[in-house]
Amino acid sequence: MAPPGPAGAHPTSTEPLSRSIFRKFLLMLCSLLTSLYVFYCLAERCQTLSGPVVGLSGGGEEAGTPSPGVLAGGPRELAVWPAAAQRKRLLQLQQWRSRRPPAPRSDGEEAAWEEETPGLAGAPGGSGAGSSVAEAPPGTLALLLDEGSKQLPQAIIIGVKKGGTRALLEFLRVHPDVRAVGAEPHFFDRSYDKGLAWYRDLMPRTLDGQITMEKTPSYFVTREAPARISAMSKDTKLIVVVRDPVTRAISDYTQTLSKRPDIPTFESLTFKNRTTGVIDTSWSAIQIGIYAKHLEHWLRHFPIGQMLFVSGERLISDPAGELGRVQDFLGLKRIITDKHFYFNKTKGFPCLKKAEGSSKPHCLGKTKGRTHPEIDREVVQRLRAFYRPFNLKFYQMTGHDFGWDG
Ligand SMILES: Nc1ncnc2c1ncn2[C@@H]1O[C@H](COP(=O)(O)OS(=O)(=O)O)[C@@H](OP(=O)(O)O)[C@H]1O
Repeated sequence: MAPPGPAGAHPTSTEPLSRSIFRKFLLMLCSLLTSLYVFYCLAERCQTLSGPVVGLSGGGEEAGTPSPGVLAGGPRELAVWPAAAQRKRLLQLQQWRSRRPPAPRSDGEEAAWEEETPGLAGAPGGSGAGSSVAEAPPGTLALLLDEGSKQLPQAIIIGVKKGGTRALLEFLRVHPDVRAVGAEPHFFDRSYDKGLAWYRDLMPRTLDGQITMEKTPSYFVTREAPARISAMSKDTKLIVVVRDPVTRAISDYTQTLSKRPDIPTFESLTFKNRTTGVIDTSWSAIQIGIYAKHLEHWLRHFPIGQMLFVSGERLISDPAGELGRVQDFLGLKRIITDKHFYFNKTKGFPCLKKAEGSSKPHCLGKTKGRTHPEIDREVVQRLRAFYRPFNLKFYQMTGHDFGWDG
C-alpha cells in the first residue's frame, strides 16, 4: 500500500517512483558534497569550515581562529594531508591554545600563568614538576594529531625570580614556533635525579622548526644548574629576566607575605643587625639580587653570547621591544610586535590583546603585579648602596646598563 501523502494531498500512482528517484538524487548529491569537502580539505582550505568537536573546549569565531572543528578529520585523515598542511593546522591550534587562559586551580589561582615557590622567599620545597606541570593539558593537541615529538628544551628562561619571567614566557608563547611547558619543571634544581627522559616527557610535542622552552627562575641561583644544563646541551640558549634587585627583593618578600602574613617586617629581615647596618646576605630575597655573583657560575659553562638578559622594567614599559630582542636571540621571525599588546590601566601592566580562543584580552593573574608594602626609605637607600657595586659589575659583564643606579 502506498504511504499516505501529505495532509490534504491526493496520492497518485506515480508517487513511489518519483520518491525513489528523489532518494537517489539526494544520495548522489551527498556523495558529491562529501567528495567536494575532501578535495577542499586537501587544498588546505577546510580550516574555515566547521566540523565535529573532538574533545577540546573553547575555540574562536574570528577569522583565522581555529575552531575545534579544525580537527574534524582526526589523526587518520591528517596522516594523508601534506606535511605543510598538518604543520599549519597544528600551529594554528597551538596559537589558539596558547592564548587561552589556563583552567583555574583549585586554590583560585591560575595554573599556567602562575607558579611560585611556597614558603619563605627562595626556600626549597613546594610544587615540583611531577605533579604540577600545567601544560594544560600537556601536549593534547599534538597527541590528538599524533604529530611531532617531545624534545629537550633548546632555550630556558633561567631567572630571575620575580623578574617578570611569567610575562616573558606567556608573551613568547604567542609565537607559533615556540612551545613551552606551562608550569615550572624545576628539573635542574629539584628533580635532576629523575633523569633527562623524565624531563623530556614533561615537554610539549613540537614539529620541525619549533622551539621547546621552559622557565624555572630558581635555576639562576642554583649552583649545579649551569653544569647540568651544559651536560644536557652546551648549545642551550639561556634567558635571564633581571629587575632592579631592590624592587625584586621587595616583590619576593611581598609574595611570601601574601602567603604568611605573620612573617617579620622586610626591614627587620634585611639586616643582620639594624644598628650596625650589616645586610643579611643569607636571606634569599637579598641574595638572589647579587646578579654578578650568580652570573660568574654560569660563565664557567656558557659563553656570554649564549645568554640574553632581558630588562624586567622594559618588559613592562616596552614589551614589544624586549620581545623583539628575544625573538632575534632565539632565531625566530619577529612575529610578536606592538600589535599584540595593550596597556591595561586597571592592572597597571601590559597585557595581550584579544586572544583568538576567547576574543578577550589576557592579563597575567592577580599574583603578578601585587601591591608592595611601603618600605622604610632609609632601608631602601641602604640596600641601593649595598647593590651598587654588584650592579656595576653586572653591567660590565653583560655590556648592558640596566639603569638601576641613577
Ligand atoms: N605584563 C605583566 N603583567 C604582570 N606582571 C608583570 C608583567 N610584566 C612584568 N611583570 C612583573 O612580573 C613580576 C613577577 O615576576 P615572575 O613572573 O618572574 O615571578 S615568579 O618568579 O615566577 O614568581 C611581577 O612582580 P610584582 O609586581 O612584584 O608582583 C610584575 O611586576
